[in-house]
Amino acid sequence: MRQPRVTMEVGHDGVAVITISNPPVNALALTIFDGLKEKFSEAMRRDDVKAVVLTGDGGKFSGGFDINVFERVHQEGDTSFLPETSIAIAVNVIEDAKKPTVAAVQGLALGGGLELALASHARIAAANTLLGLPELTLGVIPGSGGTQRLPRLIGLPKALELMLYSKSITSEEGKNLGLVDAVVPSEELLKVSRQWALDIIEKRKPWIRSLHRIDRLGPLPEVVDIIKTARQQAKQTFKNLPQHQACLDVIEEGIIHGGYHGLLKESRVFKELISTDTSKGLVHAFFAQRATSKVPNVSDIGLKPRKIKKVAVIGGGLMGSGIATALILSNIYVILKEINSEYLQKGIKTIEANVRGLVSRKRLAKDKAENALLMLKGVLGYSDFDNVDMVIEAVIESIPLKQKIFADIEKACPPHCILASNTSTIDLNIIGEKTKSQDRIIGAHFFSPAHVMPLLEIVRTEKTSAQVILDLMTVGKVIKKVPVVVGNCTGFAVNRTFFPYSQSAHLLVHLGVDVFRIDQLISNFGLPMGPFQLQDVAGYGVAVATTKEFSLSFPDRTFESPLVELLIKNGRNGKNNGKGYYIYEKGSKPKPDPSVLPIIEESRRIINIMPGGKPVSVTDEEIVEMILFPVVNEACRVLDDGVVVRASDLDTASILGMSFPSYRGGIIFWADTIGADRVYRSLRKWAELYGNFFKPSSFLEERATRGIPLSAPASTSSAAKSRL
Ligand SMILES: C[C@H](O)CC(=O)SCCNC(=O)CCNC(=O)[C@H](O)C(C)(C)COP(=O)(O)OP(=O)(O)OC[C@H]1O[C@@H](n2cnc3c(N)ncnc32)[C@H](O)[C@@H]1OP(=O)(O)O
Repeated sequence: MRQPRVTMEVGHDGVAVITISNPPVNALALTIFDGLKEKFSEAMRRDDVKAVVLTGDGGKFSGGFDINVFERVHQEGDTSFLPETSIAIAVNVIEDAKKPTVAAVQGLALGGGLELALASHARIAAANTLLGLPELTLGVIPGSGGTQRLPRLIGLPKALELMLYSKSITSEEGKNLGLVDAVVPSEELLKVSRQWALDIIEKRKPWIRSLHRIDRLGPLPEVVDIIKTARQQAKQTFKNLPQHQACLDVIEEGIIHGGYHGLLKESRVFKELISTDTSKGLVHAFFAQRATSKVPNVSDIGLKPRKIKKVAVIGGGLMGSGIATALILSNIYVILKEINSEYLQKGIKTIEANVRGLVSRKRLAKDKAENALLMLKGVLGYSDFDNVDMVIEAVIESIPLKQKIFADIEKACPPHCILASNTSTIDLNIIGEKTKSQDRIIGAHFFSPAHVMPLLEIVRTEKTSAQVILDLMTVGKVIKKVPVVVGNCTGFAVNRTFFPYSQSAHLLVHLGVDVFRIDQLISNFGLPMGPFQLQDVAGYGVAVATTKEFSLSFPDRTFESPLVELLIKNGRNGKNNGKGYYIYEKGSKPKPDPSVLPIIEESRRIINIMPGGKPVSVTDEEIVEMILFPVVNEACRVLDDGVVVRASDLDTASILGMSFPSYRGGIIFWADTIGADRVYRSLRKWAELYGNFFKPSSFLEERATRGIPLSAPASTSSAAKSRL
């Protein structure tokens, strides 16, 4: 592998082109900063250099500071080796240098990459370049002057939107905002940038130091007001996260006391934030997500993904129409099959509503929406299946029905066609039992709503071929999902890991704990809603069906609560009919419904598990742990059974499939921050008090007693099995 390096070439025109090179995204590794210092210093010394153009190799400017360095800080607990990029590089080396620098930007300029460009005296960008400061998604703030220069270039409101929400913009938008001086075709980028640099020297273009600008900032009282409002909004939107308030503090410091003071504070706060648990969790989540692409014996054996141009989706219900929406939005031709024209029209209408909903929420351009809808064809039979590359079956969870469909599509589709099922529970071997195509049968488990939720669980059986897995992973990426390859078992990785989540909540309620207290505590922990509101939203049918499935597969650790059936009996259907644990009214937030309490009392009387007939007394912390430690316990079994390639895949799956807070790094990462031993001892204590539901798994017991993190590879566990 090539080492990160910075090169310099001086042309006859007196322009030195300094190039950052560190494939694949020219991340700013520590040696890149040394290289920049060295080359800029040479450029300043040499008499034949009049000006500098700073650029990146391989069609990309830079993806920002090297995030591996963050990981090193987290492992070593030391920030002393971090370079002083804000003053020493951005100000001293670039902005205050005696010769001008023009940033020639293309592909992407993110984080520290964009900050180097902001410190330059002008920015020329190739068309469609991605520009942004996404540092807050890593738990830090821009640390090379971005907090000070971005508001000075594009004004405070837009700068806050880009930084606080980590939004990227294109170079064209950047030009309109004043961030970019010119947008040019990529083949002209260097030529125009060189000329621009010479024009600065010749005073034909202004020599602008952005840190000294104040013309876009606006009057002070107005600025203070904007920051105050942003602070209140951030408090609500980014609960539990320190970096948003810190970012606003740093921006405010620079506006009130001047850009240089702002930089000093920025640098101090950056170093404080990089060591927080939030940054540790988010950086782990970043690398964990990227690791999911590396699947042993699939992605590393030289296979090339085949082109998937046409996909048939069977079933136009909620899942099928969501899947079809995701496919057509990424220019994949879809045949939607239903059993009669009424259902077919309903499915097509749902897809149209999905696509048009994105337009009305300004997430999709109107012409793109109309083009996407042209990629859809509805059918009632199999005659169009003779040239599809993949089928995704998304009908109701019925074994005979799925078996019949798979036998039919085996005949109707060409031999290369991938036969996928969106089942969330049924064994794929059973689904494919009546075919001879086991090698091309695979699970494509989407999460609802399928055109929105980012996770795609790819379920392989022992017989699924590596090529088919790779093809589905590639389609997953094309439709902007994060594919995670998992083994075949009840509930696969996500639903199996999280089945104790709702059950422990029900168990606690039957021990006397208030439902709304539980929901509030879980949402304070960082999940978007508590387990009872989730049940209302997902629909009680799902709750009843999944409990049945899990109690059959794992009878030793299922808590069967009569509560949901009692709710249904009392005319409550959750969000579906506006009445569940909460009341749902159009236009207002769900409100806890006190009239549900007598139904809960009735359920408690039936189950009768309160010790001595009295509600248990538990702390807030204990409630959260009694709900989430059983999830960790099941996650341990999932690891032990080899359902996932690596522990961090379960972190990604929990974040993207269950909305587990990314800043806690995912379910296993979070458990390891608490310590396997503590999780084990708590579960053992609750198992003694409240029964087998809490009994620690042998994997957890072994890791806890041997002091091994849950995330350590399977080979460290004596009982490791493998399904993958
Ligand atoms: C001081 C400063 O203010 C602090 C900072 O700059 S913090 C860093 C800010 N930058 C970022 O947050 C950008 C992070 N990166 C990304 O969003 C995306 O990787 C990207 C948009 C650059 C490219 O996306 P995409 O093309 O889908 O490729 P993706 O798979 O994500 O990345 C390709 C490889 O580059 C690596 N990579 C990307 N950005 C990196 C970075 N900033 N540092 C180190 N490695 C990085 C990825 O880990 C991946 O490595 P792998 O192939 O070994 O798994």
